Amino acid sequence: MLELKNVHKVYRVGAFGGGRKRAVRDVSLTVEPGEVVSLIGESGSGKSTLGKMVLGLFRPTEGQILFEGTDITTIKGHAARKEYYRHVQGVFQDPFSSFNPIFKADRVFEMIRSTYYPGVSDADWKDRVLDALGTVRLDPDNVLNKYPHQLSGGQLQRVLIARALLLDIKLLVADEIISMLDASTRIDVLNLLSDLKERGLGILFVTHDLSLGNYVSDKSVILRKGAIAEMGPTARVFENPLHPYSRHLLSCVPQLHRTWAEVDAELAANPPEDVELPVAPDEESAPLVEVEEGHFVGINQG
Ligand SMILES: Nc1ncnc2c1ncn2[C@@H]1O[C@H](COP(=O)(O)OP(=O)(O)OP(=O)(O)O)[C@@H](O)[C@H]1O
Repeated sequence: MLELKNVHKVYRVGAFGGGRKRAVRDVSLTVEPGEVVSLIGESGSGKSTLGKMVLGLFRPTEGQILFEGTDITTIKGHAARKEYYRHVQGVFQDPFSSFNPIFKADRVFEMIRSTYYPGVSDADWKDRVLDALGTVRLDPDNVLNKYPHQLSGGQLQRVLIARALLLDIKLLVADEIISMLDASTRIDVLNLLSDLKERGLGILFVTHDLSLGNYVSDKSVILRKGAIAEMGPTARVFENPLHPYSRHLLSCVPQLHRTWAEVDAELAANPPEDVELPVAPDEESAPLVEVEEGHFVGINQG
């Protein structure tokens, strides 16, 4: 459904745009219907840039982003873009910033109606909204007619997902959507993503949190300095991380019931085996080697 082919992004930076910042290097990946793919990386690794390019907010400097076979960078004109957003929607970290505080939160549903379904009757539209709210497990009495400040971050995040569901959505880009939620709400939103996956939605789940990536995704893509360090079925990447960077990240994850000292001692006693990775030919390319079926490791890049 979604295919990124050798995507690069170089930002112009500096006072006169004379500088260059390479944010994404040679990224190729796919997201299939009903598949959750996590883009995992530290701050600055390029994950949000990738999410924004999939949402058409930035153009790749090089490479292709294909959605159902069409390169989205070739989509021109209001009608074609509108059609794209009927199928591909994003939800972001800070739900409060997605709402205008002076309007009731559910106004976002009306905006979908006026843009995409102007002919739908009031009664039919109400049924659709109630259905979408039911899917995201929100009680309509608790959210309809409420201002954003009267709702919690978790409720607002679910309103935004319900809004996406009113469209014929096939791919959801979820960028750090639960970073700002408390622990119990996080679980609700994560379980909601799993329901959406069951309905056949593809989800690109952008996170800096390895444990979240492990919890939600079928496939994990570990990004380092804009390039893929490791990618594969989540179980394989987490059970058998092969890139030194993935190993390092995994060794940094706090583990319940174990102290840092215990983890350090264990690592010292059983240091991960060194894997010899060939070196990439230049700093722009970021080739991958397939080490087992569907499990790719990035050639050492800078
Ligand atoms: N609009 C922009 N103009 C110039 N440089 C940018 C822009 N957006 C991001 N960058 C730079 O590109 C790199 C990747 O940024 P990006 O936001 O994609 O990373 P990230 O992994 O999502 O990090 P974070 O989790 O902190 O948002 C960073 O070095 C960042 O400073």
